[in-house]
Parts: sequence; C-alpha cells; structure tokens
Amino acid sequence: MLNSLRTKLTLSMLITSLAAISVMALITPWLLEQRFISEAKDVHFKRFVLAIEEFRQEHGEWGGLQSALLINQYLSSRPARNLPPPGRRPPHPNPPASSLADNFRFVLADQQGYIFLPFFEYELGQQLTTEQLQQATPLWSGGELVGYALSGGELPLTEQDKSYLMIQSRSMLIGAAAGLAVTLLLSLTMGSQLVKHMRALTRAAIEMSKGNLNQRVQVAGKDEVALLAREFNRMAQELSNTYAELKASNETIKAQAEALQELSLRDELTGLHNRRYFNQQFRMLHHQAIRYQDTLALALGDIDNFKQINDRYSHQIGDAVLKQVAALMQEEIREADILARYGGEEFVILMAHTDKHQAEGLVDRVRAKVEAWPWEKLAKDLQVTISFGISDKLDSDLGHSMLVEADNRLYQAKDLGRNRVCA
Ligand SMILES: Nc1nc2c(ncn2[C@@H]2O[C@H](COP(=O)(O)OP(=O)(O)OP(=O)(O)O)[C@@H](O)[C@H]2O)c(=O)[nH]1
Repeated sequence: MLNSLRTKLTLSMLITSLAAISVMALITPWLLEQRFISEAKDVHFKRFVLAIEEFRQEHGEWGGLQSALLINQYLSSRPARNLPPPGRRPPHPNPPASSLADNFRFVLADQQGYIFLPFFEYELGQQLTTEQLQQATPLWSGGELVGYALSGGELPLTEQDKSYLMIQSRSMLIGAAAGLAVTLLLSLTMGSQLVKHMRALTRAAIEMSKGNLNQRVQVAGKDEVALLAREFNRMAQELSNTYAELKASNETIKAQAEALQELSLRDELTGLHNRRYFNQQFRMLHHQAIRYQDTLALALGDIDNFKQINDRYSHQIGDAVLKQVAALMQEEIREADILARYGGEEFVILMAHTDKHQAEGLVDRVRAKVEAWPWEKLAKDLQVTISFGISDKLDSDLGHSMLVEADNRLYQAKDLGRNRVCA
C-alpha cells in the first residue's frame, strides 16, 4: 500500500501542507503581533510629538525641570483622542504608569541632548550618547531643532487588541486550512490521473515482456507522462516491426535450410532419396528391428543390361529410363517403405515390419510393372527389365550382412537370366 505512487504523492502533499500550515500557525500570529505593537508605538509616538508641539505653542517654555513638570501636567490634563487603527486603544500622549503598567513611555531631551523629561534608565540632566541620539527622533519647530524624543518599554496589548489579533490569526488559519483542503483535493485528482497512466504503461510493459508486442497506451496531453507514453508506443511499434521482420527472415532461412537439407538427401535425376538418406534410415530401422525383435527386409534392384541401353539408344534415353523406372517403383511401393537410388542404375527398397517372403511379393509386382511398361514410348524397340535381390538377415553388424546378402541374391538373379527376384 505504502509503495503505491498515489499514496506517496498524497502523503508528500499532506506533509508539505501540514508543515506550511504549522509554520503559519506558529510564526504568523507572532509576526502579526510584533507588527501590530510596532505600529501602535508609532502612532503613540506621533501623538506624543503632536502634543509636545501644542505644548510649546501654548507655553513657549522648553527644557529644564520646570518645563518637564509643566509638560507632565499638560499631558495628564489632555483628553485622549481616537486614532485610526492599528492603535485601537485611545492613546494617551505619554501614557501614565497606572494605565500602561509602567511600560511604554517617552523621554525628552533639549537640543543639546540633556534629558529634562526622564523615564526608565534615562535620568534627569543626563546627556544622551551619540548612539542614543541616533536612535532618538529630532523635534523641529519653525525649521529649528528644539530637542529629541525617545520612546521606551513595552506596549502591553489590551483585551480588545488581543481579540483583534486573534480574529486576524484565525482568519489566516482558516484560509490556510481551506488552501490545504484544495491542495489535497487537487493532488488526489492529479495523482489518480498520473497513477492511471503509469498503470497503463506498466500493464503494457508486462504484456510486452510476455511476448505480446502489439501494445499501445493512450496518450493524453503534453506532459512528461504523455511524452513517456508516446515514446513507449514508438518503441513498441519499432519492436513489433523488427520482430515481424526477424520472424519473416527466420522463416525464410528455415525454409531455405529445409530445402537445402531435402536437396542434400535427394537424387537430382530421379527425384528419389539418395544413398546418404538411405544409409541414415537403414541404420535406424536396422537398429530398431534388432532391439524390438522385429522384421526388416531390403531389396536391391538393378536395371538389366543398362549399359546396352545407353550404348544403343544414347545416354539421354538411359537417363529417361532411370527416371521412368524410379516413377514406376515409387507408384508401387507402400507409403512406409523407403525407396532410394543406390548407385548408377541401382535402386534400394527398405521395408520395415516385413520379412523376405512378404517383400518378395511386393518387389515382384514392381519388377512386373517395369517389364510391362510401354518402353517404345521412349525409343523404338526399347525393352527394360529389372532384377532384385532380397535379404531380411538381421545381424549386429550395422546391416552389413543384410546388404551383402541382398547383393548376392541380386547377382544370383542376374545369373539366372535377369528380370527376376531372388530372396
Ligand atoms: N544414362 C545413365 N547411365 C548411367 C548412369 N549411371 C550409371 N550409368 C551406366 O549404367 C551402366 C551400368 O552397366 P553395368 O554395371 O555394366 O551393368 P549392366 O549393363 O546393367 O549389366 P547388368 O547389370 O549385368 O544387367 C554403365 O554403363 C554406366 O555408365 C546414369 O545416371 N545415367
């Protein structure tokens, strides 16, 4: 479950969003409060400077302990005025300790930097250092520098301020939570789309690995996944084309090899199997016959006086006779028998599950057929006969004695006047 791409995507989006919302929840209210306090101080300070200006216009006196007392009296007697946000409290020009818990107050110094309205660590008559003067706000009147003002202490928040800040923080959190929900929803939708395409690609790749090369996936859009899908389809197409070409060329090679093999085992003139083929089959059938105590007969045939046919009628007629004898023998033998051209005008018939008496009947039919064929078709007065010698002798000598015996019987047939079968 955790390994699924969809879960990983959702989890990563969830973690990122939660981290973002946590940061917002912790940092944003603090930043908001700091900003709020800083602006409130600013407003108080401006208000204070304004009040001091008014004091100067009313009293004209400025600097020294006497004016400090007057200023304090003047500021205490002034009514609070409403100021615009963020300083929501009605600001006191220099808020007294009682109302602001001794916290946020102002300090005044004359144009030489000598403090005449002290507070905090600033004492009466103390001169401000260069550093303190840089932090202080210069007070101008009629284009002339009349003194410096400094603020200090912390400005505590009122209940109203706190609730204002709370509302702000809550609104931000609610906004962030809504953002998180939308992000999650979007990531789920996009994730499921992505997962759907990735699954289709995976399924197609698995099918291809099983050999089903004709795989295509749907391409939607122009993003990386679509690019991957397009490349996958192109690769699958190329692979299936190459495979088809390879298969076709393989089949051609196989057919050619088979044809070559067949040719190497055939006699060119008669189309019968040749002696090599006969040898292979004879070795195998002879071995099986001995092993299973079966019968096997072999007949050697030789066209009678073939030399005379060649001499009298020509070599071409001799070839035609060979072909015709082969065809007649082919017609007569059984499907399971093996017929081959053994040498020049010699033929061999191999008969499995057959003894020499059964073979004699079959071979004699072949002999009679050859004798009866109308040879005048090939040449005037042409007569063709054939003699056979048969053996079914099974010895453990790879068929040697069977061949020798068949050959001896063939000689016997020739000696006895030809056109006969000796078994
Ligand atoms: N036309 C032709 N003649 C062949 C072919 N192969 C062998 N011969 C000839 O066949 C003849 C065989 O003659 P011999 O072995 O003397 O035997 P025969 O004349 O048949 O006499 P017997 O076997 O005793 O009846 C030879 O003249 C060979 O040249 C062939 O493919 N075509």
